Amino acid sequence: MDLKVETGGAYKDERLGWGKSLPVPSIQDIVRNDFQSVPERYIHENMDRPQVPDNLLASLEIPIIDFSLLTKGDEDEIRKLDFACKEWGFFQIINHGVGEKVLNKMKAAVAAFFALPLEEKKKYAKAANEIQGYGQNFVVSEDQKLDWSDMIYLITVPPENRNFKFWPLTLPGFKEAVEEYSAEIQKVAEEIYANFSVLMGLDRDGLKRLQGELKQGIRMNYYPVCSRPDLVLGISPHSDGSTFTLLLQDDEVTGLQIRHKEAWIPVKPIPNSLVVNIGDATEIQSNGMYKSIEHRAITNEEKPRISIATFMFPDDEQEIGPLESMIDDHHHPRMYRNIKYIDYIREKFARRMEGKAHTDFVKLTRK
Ligand SMILES: O=C(O)CCC(=O)C(=O)O
Ligand SMILES: [Fe+2]
Repeated sequence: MDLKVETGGAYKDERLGWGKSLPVPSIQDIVRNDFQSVPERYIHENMDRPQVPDNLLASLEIPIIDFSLLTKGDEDEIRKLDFACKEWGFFQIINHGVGEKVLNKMKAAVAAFFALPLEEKKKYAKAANEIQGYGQNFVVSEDQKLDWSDMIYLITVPPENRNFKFWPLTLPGFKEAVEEYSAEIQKVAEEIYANFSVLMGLDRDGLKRLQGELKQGIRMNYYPVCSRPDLVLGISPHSDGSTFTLLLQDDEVTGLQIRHKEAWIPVKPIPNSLVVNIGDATEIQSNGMYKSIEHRAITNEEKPRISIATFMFPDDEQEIGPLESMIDDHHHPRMYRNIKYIDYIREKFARRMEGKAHTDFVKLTRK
């Protein structure tokens, strides 16, 4: 059957799963063969190109939350969390309880995967109508600009949803590292769900219940060095489709930037911390109070960068919509319609990454 993609529109075929993306070459391989090469398809229009942030913006920092205080129920820290979600949509957590060894093993496993020869990595290549596996997602047309990164995406929770066909099981230590990291991150995520629940007027298990079954997927990104970082983007501006995302970044290379008050602010890595950002599902459930912020990654000439994004998301069949406790007909009326998560995600994967367009289509004001 011919699977048709309507650029900017949803898939109409129910059998498609989550979505489809056109195959693209490995940019890591292109750079490995010719460091100077910057193919036309990666060069962004002038207005989209990364700009070097000025000193004032570079000195602005996203909030830092001490997770050990949150778990003790510290009122000030919980207020800080609420502020971070409303004003920034991004924060870094320290003292989160995931051991340094677990973090380092995960980083080493991902680095070892990307260090494999291309032919070996291709054994785990995603199919065109799959989102899991090695390759790239969100490529919906042949003339779309491409991002300067390769990735492998794996669904990790619940364990019975793991599809080991996409896991490099012959790579020593990879499966163990991912499984251990996934389990540790899940604990942190459950505590975040509990805190968000209370802040949104529910009991601690409120949001967890509203996700149906809790799901988790890990996207491992590899950004090769680039001889012209001023012309390309490591990952185009987008918001995440998750409830929230926990990002483990390279301790030494800054690449992530978030849109804050119309400027791009770099997120400077704090060693062993995790960056947390609100995803579209939480923006919708909080009726727009918690912001799913646009972010992107830039590249550099000297060092490749690895980042590991763990997405938490609801069950496919779950309907998501603004919580009653977050709607106030007079002061803060309902901003989004309800939507089944799978319908939301199909719509999202049928588009290229394009800023906030992915929440706009659920907004009630949009006709
Ligand atoms: O590499 C980064 O810092 C950002 C990655 C990201 O935004 C994603 O994978 O959704
Ligand atoms: Fe992201």
